[in-house]
Amino acid sequence: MADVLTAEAVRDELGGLAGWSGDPAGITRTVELASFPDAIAVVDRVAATAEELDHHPDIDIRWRTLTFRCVTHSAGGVTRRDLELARRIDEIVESVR
Ligand SMILES: C[C@H](O)[C@H](O)[C@H]1CNC2=NC(N)=NC(=O)C2=N1
Repeated sequence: MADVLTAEAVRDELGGLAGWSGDPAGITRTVELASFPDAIAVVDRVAATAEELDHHPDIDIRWRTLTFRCVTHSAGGVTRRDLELARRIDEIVESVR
């Protein structure tokens, strides 16, 4: 679970994660919500999910545009935990949009 994925594995997984890009150093997705409150609602739900998973994304907030970056800091790269977190972030974004 804590193993850093190879570049090839990350590339393969990104094929199934629309909007995400990156490499074994980290995967990112930028999303624009309809409003600042909607963006903060997404951040709030992602925060709850991150606590549940005990795995936390880096989040950049610029008005209603959010950039999520998922990397397992303790492992020094992208692991399966980051892919799971990315999928959960996608579900949350879709639920608020
Ligand atoms: C003790 C606890 O499990 C760790 O500090 C967790 C918390 N959330 C984390 N999130 C991420 N993205 N990387 C980590 O290495 C990490 N470590």
